[in-house]
Amino acid sequence: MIQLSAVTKSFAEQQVIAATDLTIERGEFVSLVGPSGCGKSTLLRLIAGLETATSGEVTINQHVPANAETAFVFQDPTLLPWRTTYDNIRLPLELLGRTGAEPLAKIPAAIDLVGLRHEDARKLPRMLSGGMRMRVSLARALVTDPQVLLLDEPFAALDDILRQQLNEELLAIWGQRKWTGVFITHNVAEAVFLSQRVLVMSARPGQIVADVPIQFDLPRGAELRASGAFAAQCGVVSHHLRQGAA
Ligand SMILES: Nc1ncnc2c1ncn2[C@@H]1O[C@H](COP(=O)(O)OP(=O)(O)OP(=O)(O)O)[C@@H](O)[C@H]1O
Repeated sequence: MIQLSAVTKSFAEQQVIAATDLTIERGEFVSLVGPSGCGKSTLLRLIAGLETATSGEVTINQHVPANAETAFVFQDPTLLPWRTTYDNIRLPLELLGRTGAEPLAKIPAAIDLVGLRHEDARKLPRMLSGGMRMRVSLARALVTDPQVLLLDEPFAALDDILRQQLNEELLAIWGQRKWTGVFITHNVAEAVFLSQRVLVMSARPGQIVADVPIQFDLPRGAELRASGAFAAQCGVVSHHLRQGAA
């Protein structure tokens, strides 16, 4: 469980996050939407333990966030250009000192999970398409079996059809692995499609101004996206976004 209690964050004189309380249950998938610069990435970095709160407390399962239990996926896949797919995915295991046969066996499993082929394992990042690089980035995040997966606009640079496909695949992976997911996006439809809850942040200093439950069954696919109920949910989130930005 992720818990934020009265968390604020300032950089120098500028307050970025206003007092925020938030609970995300274990195994929940929530998205965070809000105007540009409202502090979404800062909130994610606080949950990852990459930033410290100016006041208040962030905990994961009642203790301070630790590296081994959270994994991050960014918009830029940030792969090491001289390492193959396999070696990029192996990197977090190396950093955690998990280089025995058992942890290394998780690499082919992660390659399968994200829909890459085994011949892609020997390729360098420059030999892969943008979508494939993002799959490698996702496999690298999942190979350590994190409890919490933090995703900062991972699919924003991809074309819409590929983004929809990856959304469906991500949701299927979450269905199997059930990590706790926090996903930042500017795309309301993507947030509604993926999440069990959409959290809407106000303009800076950011604060959560709406917490919208999304109750569509799994699996979710093209039919859901085309439905009136889906459009109505997107309308609700957009309404809160407009109010929060004002
Ligand atoms: N390390 C830092 N030092 C100083 N200011 C920072 C730092 N990190 C973020 N900020 C400032 O905090 C504010 C919020 O940034 P943040 O990246 O969290 O917003 P965001 O909602 O994720 O934005 P976007 O949607 O545009 O990606 C911005 O004004 C940014 O300049």
